[in-house]
Amino acid sequence: MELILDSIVKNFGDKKVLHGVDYRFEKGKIYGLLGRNGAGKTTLFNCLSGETKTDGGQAQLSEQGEARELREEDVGYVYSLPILPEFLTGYEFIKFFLDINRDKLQLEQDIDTYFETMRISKEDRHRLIKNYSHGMKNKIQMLLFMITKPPVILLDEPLTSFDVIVALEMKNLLREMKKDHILIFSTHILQLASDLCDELVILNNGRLSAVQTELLTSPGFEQSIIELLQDDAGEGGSALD
Ligand SMILES: Nc1ncnc2c1ncn2[C@@H]1O[C@H](COP(=O)(O)OP(=O)(O)OP(=O)(O)O)[C@@H](O)[C@H]1O
Repeated sequence: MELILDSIVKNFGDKKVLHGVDYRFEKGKIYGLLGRNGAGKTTLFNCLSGETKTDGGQAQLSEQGEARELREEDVGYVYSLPILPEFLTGYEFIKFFLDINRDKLQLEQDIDTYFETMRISKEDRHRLIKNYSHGMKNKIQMLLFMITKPPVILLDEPLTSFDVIVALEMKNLLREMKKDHILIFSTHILQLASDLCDELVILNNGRLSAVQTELLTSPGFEQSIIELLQDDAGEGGSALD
């Protein structure tokens, strides 16, 4: 399975953000999306998830040589600030989510099994989401996609709110999930990108380009990425954030 982006354009008034984004993302790989503040990473994710209308180009899913337009339900989007119903417990919310999606699920597991996969303790499952930490809310969002299994999962700066133990659990989970999904996550943390990603993609001057895979493990990795990003004016001018 492949996600094929072809000349995606997005402008906000006079501001050109995406200038014709072309790329092919494959299932089985974790992609790290890097770019300066204001480069357009969230805008690209919003365009793919159907939240924002594009001004040109197309996104397609291709499977066994057959391509079709990417649909909203193909995309799971994990926001950096999760939006969840605060006055339900995690358990109640997941139960509700399972109920409304039951007809679409290929394989339904017991609710507690889902929570166990996410390592959410029995006690926490029955607390109000309102009292969950940021990291726990992210876990609940991830859980939604483990249930519905959309082919494409976009993660906007995930893992930044996780403590080291949970971050490691989530990394392992993403590594497991990549065999069934196209996973793309945006991050500013270069170490996380080099550690977790199979491929790095840079959004620079409104376009995407691949970073050579050899660079990921080279000692000059950080410096090379800085150089690659430096020619994008980003939001705040020429200096790197
Ligand atoms: N709804 C909107 N209306 C007008 N301008 C917008 C809108 N959304 C984003 N922009 C502008 O588009 C540009 C890209 O923003 P975007 O949030 O996609 O960048 P980003 O790469 O995700 O940044 P960061 O790393 O800081 O999160 C910015 O200049 C931003 O101000």
